Amino acid sequence: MKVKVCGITDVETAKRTAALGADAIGFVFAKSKRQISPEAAREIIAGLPAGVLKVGVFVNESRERVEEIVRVCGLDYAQLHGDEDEAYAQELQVPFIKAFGVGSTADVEAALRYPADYILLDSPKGAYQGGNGKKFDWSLLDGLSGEERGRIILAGGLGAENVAEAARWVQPYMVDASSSLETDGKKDLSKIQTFIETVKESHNDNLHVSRS
Ligand SMILES: O=C(O)c1ccccc1N[C@@H]1O[C@H](COP(=O)(O)O)[C@@H](O)[C@H]1O
Repeated sequence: MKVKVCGITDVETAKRTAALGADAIGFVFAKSKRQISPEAAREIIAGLPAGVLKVGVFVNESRERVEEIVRVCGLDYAQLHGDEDEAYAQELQVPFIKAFGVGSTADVEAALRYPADYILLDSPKGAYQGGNGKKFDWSLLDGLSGEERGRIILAGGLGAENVAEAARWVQPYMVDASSSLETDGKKDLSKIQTFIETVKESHNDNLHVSRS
């Protein structure tokens, strides 16, 4: 299972997070306490290994601006975390992940129908559009096929204390965390390390279970 660490704002934390085994690193271009400028993100991304996916988080941004920032920064995916509709998605010229707040099975069905490379399932909007540190009811995902799970990036209130259970329950393509990996509003490398190790260990445990 892959792991994404979101809301990185400095070179050192980005490089250490990549070295710790993160498969994807997220940069928030939307209005947020974790917001970063395209110029700063570009500098960080230039120093990251090619194998790490670089993801830009946007909320209701114009298509032209998303495409420009993806190109200028060298991002692999745009993460659309607002109310972007299917018409918006169909015109977008870059690979993208679409985020959905999940409060019902109808939300899950709508997410699965959406024409995105991956769908990111998060808790319903709280005080902020994303990065609220709240989990949603994973039982709403019971009954999905393996193929559907393979398109899911699970987010929302994930941390070292619950990610192994989340991985077992949902079996998504990737898990994503931001708030739980911070101390006093800043990314905390020891929390990032524990989170990544827990994801990788839980994946190995699940493989053993499914083979026995
Ligand atoms: O992290 C933010 O500040 C943010 C702002 C606007 C949209 C999305 C944002 N982050 C994404 O929110 C989810 C859940 O994060 P958390 O672990 O519950 O804090 C995650 O996908 C972040 O990429």
